[in-house]
Parts: sequence; C-alpha cells; structure tokens
Amino acid sequence: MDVDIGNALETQPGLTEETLDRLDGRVADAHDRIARGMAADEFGYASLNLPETADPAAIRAAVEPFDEPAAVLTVGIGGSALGAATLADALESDVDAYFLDNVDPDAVDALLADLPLADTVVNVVSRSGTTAETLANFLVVREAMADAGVDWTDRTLVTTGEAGNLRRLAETHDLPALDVPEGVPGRFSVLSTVGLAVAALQGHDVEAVLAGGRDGMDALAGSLYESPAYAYGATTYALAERGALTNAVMPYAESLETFAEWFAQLWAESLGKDGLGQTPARALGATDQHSQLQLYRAGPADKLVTLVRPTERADAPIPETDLEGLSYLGGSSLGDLLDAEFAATEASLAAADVPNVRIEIDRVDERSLGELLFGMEAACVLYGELASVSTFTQPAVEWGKRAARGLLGGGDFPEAEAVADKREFRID
Ligand SMILES: O=P(O)(O)OC[C@H]1O[C@](O)(CO)[C@@H](O)[C@@H]1O
Repeated sequence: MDVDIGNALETQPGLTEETLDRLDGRVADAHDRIARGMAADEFGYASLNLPETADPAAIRAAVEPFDEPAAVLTVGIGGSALGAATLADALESDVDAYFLDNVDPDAVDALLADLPLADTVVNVVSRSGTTAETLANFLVVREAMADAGVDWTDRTLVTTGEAGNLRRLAETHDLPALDVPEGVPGRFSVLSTVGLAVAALQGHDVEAVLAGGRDGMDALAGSLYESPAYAYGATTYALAERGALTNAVMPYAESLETFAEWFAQLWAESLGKDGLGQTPARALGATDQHSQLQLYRAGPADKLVTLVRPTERADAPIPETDLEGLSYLGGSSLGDLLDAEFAATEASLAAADVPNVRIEIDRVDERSLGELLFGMEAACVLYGELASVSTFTQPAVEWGKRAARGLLGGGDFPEAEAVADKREFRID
C-alpha cells in the first residue's frame, strides 16, 4: 500500500511541509504509545496485533465440517458483518456470500426466499451476543430453515464472546463456535475469526490476508514519512483540525465499494467523540463523478477526498466505432477510461484546491486487502491518539439501543419515554 499526500499541501483547507514536520514529532510519540499498547495487548491496541495473533488453523477447523456449501449467510451487524462483507465483495468465489445486517422485513423475506437453505451455512456473529437486530434475524432465519426441513444445528456456525445468548445457544446445541478476539472492538476485527470465517468458507487464502496485515505491521514506524498508514492518519487528522470535517472515500474499483462502507464505521465510530471527528462519506469512482463530485469540488471547503485504487486489474477493450464523436473511445479500453477518469478527478479536485489523498494497492487480492485493511486501522488509531479521543469505545450508540428496547417492552428505559416526547410539526 502506498499513500500520496501531495494533493493535500497548499489546498483549502491544506497543509504545508512545515506543518507535517511539526506534526511528525507528535506522530513519533503516538507511535510509541501505540507500540506500548500493542506490546501489552491492551484493549483496542490488541487489534493491531491480529495479523500475528489470529489463528487461521482454528478458523479452517471450524468451517471444515461445512464442506463447500453453495452459500454462506452472515447474520451480524456493524463490525460483525462489514469486515467479512468487504472481503467477500472484493474477491471472487464459487460460494455465494450474503449478509443480513439490517431488519428490513422486505429484504429479509426476499433473501430467504432465494437462498438454498439446505446448502447454506448460517454464520451468526455477535461479540456481545445481545444485539437485537442480529438475534432477531437469527430467530427468523432459524425458523425459515425449520420450515424448509433443514436441521439448523447442522448448518450454523457461531462467532461470539465468552458469555451471552449466542454462547449459550452454541453450548446447548453443540454448535461449531469461534471466539471473538479479546480486547478488539468489532470495527477492528476483520483480521480475525469475525472477518475471516466467511473468507475461509469461500475458499480464499486466509493466510495471505493475514500476511498482508503483517506487511502493514512491518510498515509502522515512528515517522509519517516512513509509514503510509501514519501518513494517512496524520494528514486526515491535520486536515480535520483545519476544517476538513468530511472525508469522502472514493474507490475506483467496484470490488472496493464495500471497503468504503467498512471504513465509514471504523472512522465514524472510532473518531466521533467529544464533539470531534471527521464524517466518512461513501463514494465510488467513476460513478460519483456524475453525482457527488459537484459538491466535493464546488461546495463548502470542508472536506477531503480519499481516492483508492489498485494499480493492477483486469481490462476490457472498447470496440472501434464509427459513431460521430466517439472514435476517441473506440480501440481504447474501459481500464484506460477508468484510469483517465481517476487522473482527471484527482486533478479536478486539486485545481479547485480541494485536498485529496491517493491510496494505491498492488491489486485486489487477499494480501493487498489485508495490508489495506490493517493500514486503515493503524491510520485510525494514530488519528485517535493525535486527537486524544477514546478510539476504541462507542458509548453514544447505547442511548438508541435502550430506547428501542424500551419501546419493545424489553425493559424500563427512560430513553423510551423521551421518544414519546417528540415535538410534532407535520406538513402533509
Ligand atoms: O458484535 P456485536 O456485539 O453484535 O456488535 C455489533 C456492532 O454494534 C456496535 O457495538 C455498536 O452498537 C458496534 O461497535 C459493533 O460492531
């Protein structure tokens, strides 16, 4: 993975090389703190040890009994689904991967109607084992399996914490179960059982993903000039300090679209604390050049754009044509067009003084993905150190959970009463 921050200098907001030099001392201190946390396997910092502590053999052993299913359905939400979905959507496999990470009845019904349940592994993932959406969806899926005459205990893999509803379910029914990694918040758990069980079921090279993560570990250093991940973390932090409160992540590869969704949780849930943070916007190149780019280029000077692409990929020729005005496309290729669009968008943002950072990986394969995912996690941890926020907690999400549970009669929560106090001002 390499990071090019040239288009974040002298922009609006922007940085100078002097700024980076001054910041580099703080990067060194932050790296020391991160290294100490990793060495002590401290809560949160332990996430950055996963490329070495994850156990691919245990993952393979857990999925081995399911013997090449037609499909794997993950029932989980947030970090318990997005990492696995990022890898599944980036890599080709004969085993189809589906994700139930929402409780939209239409979507759940449509998916279950299509799934070959007798030949699907149901991968239920929840660190806490208490997440309402995940448990509700699992109960619906389990009933659908029963209705289809499928013994759910033969088709279910559980990944959860030491205690809780899912652990009890696995023990009661002797289900294959994987442990979530200790001290690792869900959004940082892709390089573990949480993110890699689906990859193993799909036949991907889990060891290569972890090797890519180790490449990322090896690239950490006490200076932003020596570490692509820290260069990205320091640059995004310094731009946020100067007003770039939105970070539009715009991969120029369809296979990385879900990566932007995974990044959004990592960035928002880790850094949105104490009135601080940088809003991750999900975009896709070249598509969003015909959508959001207008705002990025001509809207408020309050954002940066992160352009992500593989330097190697497949290509597809554009046939020659005699259509008036299109001859310049004929004989070219879609890859040439995508590359030209990338370069044009990057230059267009720079010409409008909009800060943008280029992240490039070799190709969209297991090792490069492992390095990219690790790199973004390390960048996020560094940003959190520089911003002095509690990177590894997410207390703000709990209010809504209590309100929803109270509304469903799951307990006596004052938050549910606050819902009833909504001020109405309807126009219809
Ligand atoms: O794995 P669990 O405990 O079901 O949590 C799922 C997701 O919900 C959150 O806890 C937020 O509510 C995320 O941090 C987490 O990734």
